Amino acid sequence: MVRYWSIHPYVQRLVYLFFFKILFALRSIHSPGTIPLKSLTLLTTTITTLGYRIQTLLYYTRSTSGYRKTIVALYQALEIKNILKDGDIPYPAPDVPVPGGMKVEFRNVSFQYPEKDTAVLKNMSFTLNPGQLMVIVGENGCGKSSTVKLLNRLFDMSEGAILIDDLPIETYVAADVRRAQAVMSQEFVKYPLTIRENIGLGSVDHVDDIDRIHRATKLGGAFDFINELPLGFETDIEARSDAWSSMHKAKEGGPLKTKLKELEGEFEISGGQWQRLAISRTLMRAMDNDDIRLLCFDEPSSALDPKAEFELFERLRDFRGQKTLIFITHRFGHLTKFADVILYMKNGEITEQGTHAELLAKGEEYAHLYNIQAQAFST
Ligand SMILES: Nc1ncnc2c1ncn2[C@@H]1O[C@H](COP(=O)(O)OP(=O)(O)OP(=O)(O)O)[C@@H](O)[C@H]1O
Repeated sequence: MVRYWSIHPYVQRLVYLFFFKILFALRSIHSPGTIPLKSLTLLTTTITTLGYRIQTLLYYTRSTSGYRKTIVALYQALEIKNILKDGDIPYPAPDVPVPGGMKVEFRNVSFQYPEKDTAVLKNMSFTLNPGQLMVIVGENGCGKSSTVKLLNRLFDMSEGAILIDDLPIETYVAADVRRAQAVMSQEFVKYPLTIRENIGLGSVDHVDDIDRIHRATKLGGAFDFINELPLGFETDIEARSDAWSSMHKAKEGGPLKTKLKELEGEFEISGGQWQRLAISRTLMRAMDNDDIRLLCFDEPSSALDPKAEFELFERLRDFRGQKTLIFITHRFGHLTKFADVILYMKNGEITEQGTHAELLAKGEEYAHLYNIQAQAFST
């Protein structure tokens, strides 16, 4: 993609200044009288053109080496050996109820990241029955996402046991366990494609199934704002930069320029709207899919307004009973009130565990934080 004009104007100025300095140095060696004006103009043009060409060449050399590095990294990634324990039992077992949720049990699980020397999860134990809703709460860095990463088989625990449907997680084929989960992590990917494709990729087999995409976005709360965009579901996420690169020289009033203007039409996707797209993508995978037995959402509503959050959780709760649900959130109330199990975590440990009513009755940190949030609304 031709993007040389996107070089920072400051760098351009430096390059031009450098060549003009050479020109003026030449002028000071030869008095104007010895170099005719015509020759001087020609020399100026030649030098600036040369500067431009060198700048372009430098840019291409740099970007080509950048592309090369990316491709090499891609191939190196393919060579990475799997160091996770992989089992040979297919998941789910043929006799489990369909649809049905995954049963999850942590028994004294501790975990430290490979390159770290301290445990981020310590002695965690809990049971989540099929189709139940669990909410994990706790301050930043207490280990909520790490807990889910162990379930997603991104890492192996260091101590203890994680059981899925009563068997150790590592005895199952890891790919099967992952295939049985739909996960929305905090760092979701923004593909430089259309909105339709960004959602459709949640379920590659259905990427062109517009009816399913519409239903996923309705469930994820994205349908209305997408429809209000000039190009709706066909809005290209990175249209502006790509269109500008290829069509900036197009004839004014011609079809290319008209298309460019259309693509350049004002659309901004806010953080909350992106979050709705990511939720919709996850639901695209989970919806109408009995193979998905566990749904994990890591702070799905952090950028949503309270009304959108309330409505989203209301819709997502419908999956209860059909799939096991795990939510990580910093906001209490909308979800925790309905949770079968709440884990309150602190410094990698579960310090409180139970239902909303049970934890309120205990009157410890969960109750304290809930009351702070509730008070903020009531006052
Ligand atoms: N890939 C990683 N490698 C090493 N350490 C990590 C990695 N991911 C997280 N950690 C560390 O593990 C600890 C727990 O992180 P985790 O993301 O699980 O917390 P969290 O409760 O989800 O936090 P937050 O609420 O901010 O999302 C933190 O100290 C974090 O720095």
